[in-house]
Amino acid sequence: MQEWPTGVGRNVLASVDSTMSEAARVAASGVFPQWILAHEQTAAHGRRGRAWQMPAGNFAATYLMYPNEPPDRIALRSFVAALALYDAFVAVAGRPDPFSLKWPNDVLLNGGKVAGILLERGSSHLAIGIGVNLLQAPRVDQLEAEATAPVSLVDGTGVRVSPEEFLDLLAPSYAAHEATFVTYGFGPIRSAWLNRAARLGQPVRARTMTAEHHGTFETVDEAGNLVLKTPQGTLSIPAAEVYF
Ligand SMILES: O=C(O)CCCC[C@@H]1SC[C@@H]2NC(=O)N[C@@H]21
Repeated sequence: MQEWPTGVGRNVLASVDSTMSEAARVAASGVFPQWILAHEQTAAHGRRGRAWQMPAGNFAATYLMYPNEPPDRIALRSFVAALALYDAFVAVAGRPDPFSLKWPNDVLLNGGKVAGILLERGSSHLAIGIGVNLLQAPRVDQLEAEATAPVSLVDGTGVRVSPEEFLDLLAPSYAAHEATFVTYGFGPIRSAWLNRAARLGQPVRARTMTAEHHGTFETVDEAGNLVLKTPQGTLSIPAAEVYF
């Protein structure tokens, strides 16, 4: 197993409202990067303000960091985190083939959602929240009708791992991809992400705040946008929900 990254804190909580909220509180006084792991969250949230269900035994953590960069570059950390998660899953499962990455921020296992990523920025900090269905998939009746079906790592692979064990794989993996990003920029992160992408070259639907677009998932561009080839032309979409 890789070593825990030097200079990165490891803070394990029995219970908290949300590791995102905890990160925001800690950020006010903190100056060093750290992982905040919670065994229970009482008010977890996902993207677009949705509630995030966290059945017992699942993984919930936030990586708190202080990047001094323009907002557009900071936002690319979601791809860095996705690659780190992918590597942690492959290390746990011992094989890469059931895993893929769904734009913008999900990890799929056998086509079902096994993990989600949420980025939140403060005045000086970035919080990267990661939720993983290690043991249990959330109930589908509490999800949006069209949401990608959730799956758990145990159901999809038969592998059972504790949140702490998963964190000990994820933290070094994140540090390695972060170093690549800082040193070489988004290029290698983008290439690696595309190599693991779900539905690349295939038809997808992208729903933005104002419209739904049908087209072929061409690529992810240098700014992290979804590039969709539609009958009306090629679109570069910065934010959307994608449906297969
Ligand atoms: O797919 C999504 O919508 C993103 C889900 C992110 C959930 C994680 S769990 C740890 C952290 N704490 C939260 O309240 N949310 C994130």
